[in-house]
Amino acid sequence: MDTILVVNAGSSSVKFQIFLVEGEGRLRRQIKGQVDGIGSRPRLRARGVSGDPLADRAYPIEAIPDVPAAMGIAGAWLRDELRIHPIAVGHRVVHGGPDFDRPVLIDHGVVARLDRFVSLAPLHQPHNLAPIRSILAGFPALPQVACFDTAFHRTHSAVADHYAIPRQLHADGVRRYGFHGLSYEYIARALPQVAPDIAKRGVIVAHLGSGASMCALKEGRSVESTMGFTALDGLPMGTRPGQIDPGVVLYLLSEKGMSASDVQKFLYRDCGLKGLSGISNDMRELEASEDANARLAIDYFVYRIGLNAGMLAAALQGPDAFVFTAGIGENSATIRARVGEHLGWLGVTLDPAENSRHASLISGPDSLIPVYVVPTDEELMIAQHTLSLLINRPSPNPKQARVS
Ligand SMILES: Nc1ncnc2c1ncn2[C@@H]1O[C@H](COP(=O)(O)OP(=O)(O)O)[C@@H](O)[C@H]1O
Ligand SMILES: CC(=O)OP(=O)(O)O
Ligand SMILES: [Mg+2]
Repeated sequence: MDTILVVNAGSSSVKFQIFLVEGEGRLRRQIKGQVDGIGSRPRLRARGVSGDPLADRAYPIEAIPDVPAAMGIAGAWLRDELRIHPIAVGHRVVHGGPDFDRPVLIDHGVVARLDRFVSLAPLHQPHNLAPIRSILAGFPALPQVACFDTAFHRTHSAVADHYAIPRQLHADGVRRYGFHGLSYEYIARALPQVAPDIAKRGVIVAHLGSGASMCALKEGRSVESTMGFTALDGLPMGTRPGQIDPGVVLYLLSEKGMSASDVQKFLYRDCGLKGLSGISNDMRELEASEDANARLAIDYFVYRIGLNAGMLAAALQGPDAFVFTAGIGENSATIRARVGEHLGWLGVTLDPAENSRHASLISGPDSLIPVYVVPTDEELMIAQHTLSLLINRPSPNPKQARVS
């Protein structure tokens, strides 16, 4: 039985899935699992496709102090108890820089190149690379594929890709990359089935999760994104501020006595919904709270989605559809309803009943453009990319095989 392991490693969790490779390159999801609470209350949980529980185990904090340890526990469970020996591993890697415009087979050289982007994605990149390195060390012959959040946006025009700074910095890699590309790529591929009429037209997609961004799609390709050089820009997020005047950063450095690393930690971990509410980075907690600052954080979130929709609407010269996705976009009817009000100027109306039941089409019959909820599937994208690289990779050099 051929299987592919997909790994999406975050700062405090490692999510993994197992896909069965069926005939003609078809994939069937078998297992979804995660190790979370790394460094606090580690726990391995996994379920089969029908939701049947396969594992739920708590570990002492010292047993899983970091991401490689979590990967080790998950790997041992898959290998030793389920007897799963994947034929390849696909990874989500948040930053691919200017050169990686598609998924790539990993070797030590690729890891060294991706290591250069750690400071551009400090919340993600080190954790993405950690399991890659531990698998390279433990299973050097096992093919691994890196799939990038940035790659889908490499189709942007020069004006969308630049900042107004001296062009040498663009050549040095200071560009508006955009992120959540695996999610947008999945949505672009799903739209012909969900909404064939608009799939090739101008679509604004709002990926609203812990990290949040929006993307303008035209003919299924990304033409603009709210995120830029790093995943700090654009919409406010769980713990990141989104768009902020760079003057604030200068002020923190010069007037508040903060160091560059203090500011980095502040911008990635202490701002956004958490910083503004002073309560939580979790939208569910904010929605349940009566606190005025929780309301302010939610008001700011939906207001900024509305403003950014205006920007992307201009990039598309008028959108033909709007799509919600990711944790908040898929699950919060309240946030969708409030964003819908901010899109009133585009002629958007929502059908309250369809919105409450998280239907696929949630716009009202009189809405000028349709509004959809499309659950994203970054892991399926990764599994598909991994399989196609595996199928198309050059056969190993027989001379090298003999030497090694
Ligand atoms: N039913 C819900 N109502 C409101 N927010 C929700 C709901 N379910 C999940 N969320 C929010 O979704 C966010 C996480 O989204 P997700 O896409 O899973 O993020 P990530 O993959 O980046 O960790 C959290 O803010 C969480 O509170
Ligand atoms: C790029 C990014 O913000 O990712 P996430 O939403 O997983 O934090
Ligand atoms: Mg995510």
